[in-house]
Amino acid sequence: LQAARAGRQVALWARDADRAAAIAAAGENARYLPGAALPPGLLVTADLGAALAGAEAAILAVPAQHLRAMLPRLLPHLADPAPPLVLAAKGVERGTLLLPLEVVAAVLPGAAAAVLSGPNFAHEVAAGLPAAAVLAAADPALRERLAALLATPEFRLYGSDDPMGAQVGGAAKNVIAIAAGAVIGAGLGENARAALVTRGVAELSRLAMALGGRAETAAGLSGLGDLLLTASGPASRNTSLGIALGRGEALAAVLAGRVGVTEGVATAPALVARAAAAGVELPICEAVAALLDGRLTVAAAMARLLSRPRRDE
Ligand SMILES: NC(=O)c1ccc[n+]([C@@H]2O[C@H](COP(=O)([O-])OP(=O)(O)OC[C@H]3O[C@@H](n4cnc5c(N)ncnc54)[C@H](O)[C@@H]3O)[C@@H](O)[C@H]2O)c1
Ligand SMILES: O=P(O)(O)OC[C@H](O)CO
Repeated sequence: LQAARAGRQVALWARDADRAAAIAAAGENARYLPGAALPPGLLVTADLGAALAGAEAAILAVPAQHLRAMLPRLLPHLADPAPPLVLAAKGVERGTLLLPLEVVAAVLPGAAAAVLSGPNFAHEVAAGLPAAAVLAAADPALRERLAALLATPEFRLYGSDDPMGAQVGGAAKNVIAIAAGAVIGAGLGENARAALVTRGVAELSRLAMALGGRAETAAGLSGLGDLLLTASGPASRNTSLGIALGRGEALAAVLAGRVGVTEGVATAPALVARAAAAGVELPICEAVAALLDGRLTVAAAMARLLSRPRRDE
C-alpha cells in the first residue's frame, strides 16, 4: 500500500490462488490486514511471474522463518539484472541462527538486498498515518534507489549503512517486547517495564556491536524506536503475547487463537544462541526464551533478573 501511495504500480503476490482471488474481489486482505482498502489498479495474483514482471524491487514481507523457502521460488522469475529485494522480516532463523540478509546471501549469493525496519505497525502505515523507517544496506546507491521508490512525506525513510545493527534491533525488539508484556500481564508495574525496555536496548546494542553493527543504530528507529512502539501495548503481537503469558495463559493456547506471526517466539532461542556463539550474554532475552519453553515462570524469570550481580550501568 505504501509503494502504491508513492506512485508505484504494485502487484501483491499471495501463495494461494483462491486467496488471491478473494483478496482481489474484496479489495482488501481481510485475513491479515482487515480494513485497509487496496488501491484501484493494484494487481493481486498467485502467479509469481506476473507479480515480478518488470519489477523495480520486490518487497518480501514474510515471517523470518519462511524467508528461506520463499527465495528459490523467486529465482526463475527474476530478470537480469534482478530487482533488489527489500526484507521486512524481523527475526533470526531457527537452526541456522541467521539474520534475514544472511539468509538471502546463503540462498541467492550476490543478490542486491536491503533491510526495511523501524517502528511501523502495518495498519497505521496502510492508513497513511505519519511514520518513519530505515532502509539499511551497505550500498548507498541501493539505499537511494529504494528510498526513491518507497518514500512519501508521510512515510519518511532514513538510510542506514548498518544493516547488521538494523537487523539485530528488529529481531531483538520482538523478544524484549514479550518481556515487557509479561511484566505488565503479571502486574509488576510500569517501572519494571521501563527498566526492561532500557536494559533491552543495552542487550541489542551489545549484540549488534559484537556482530559488526554500531551502537548508535541501537538508539535509532530500528532499535529503540521500534522497541518503544512494540513494547507500548497490546497493539503489538509480541507484547500482547507477553501480557497473556504474564497473566498465566498457556503459550500454545495463545498462539492457537492468532492469525499472524508472533516473531519473538521463534526468534528468542535463536537470538540467544546467536549471541552465545558471539560471546554475548542477553539476560532478558534468555529469560524470555526460558519462559517460552516452559523452563521458567514469569515470577522466576523476574527473580532471576533481579538477583543478577550489581554492576555499573
Ligand atoms: N505487521 C507489522 O506491523 C509489521 C511491520 C514491520 C515488519 N513486520 C515484519 O514483517 C514480517 C511479516 O509480518 P506480518 O505482520 O506481515 O506477518 P503475518 O503473519 O501477519 O503475515 C505474513 C504473510 O506472509 C505469508 N506467508 C506465511 N508463510 C509463508 C510462506 N511460507 N511463504 C510465503 N508466504 C508466507 C502469509 O500468507 C501472510 O500474507 C515479520 O517478520 C514482521 O516482524 C511486520
Ligand atoms: O505486532 P508486532 O509485535 O509483530 O510488531 C510489528 C512491527 O514490527 C512494529 O514495528
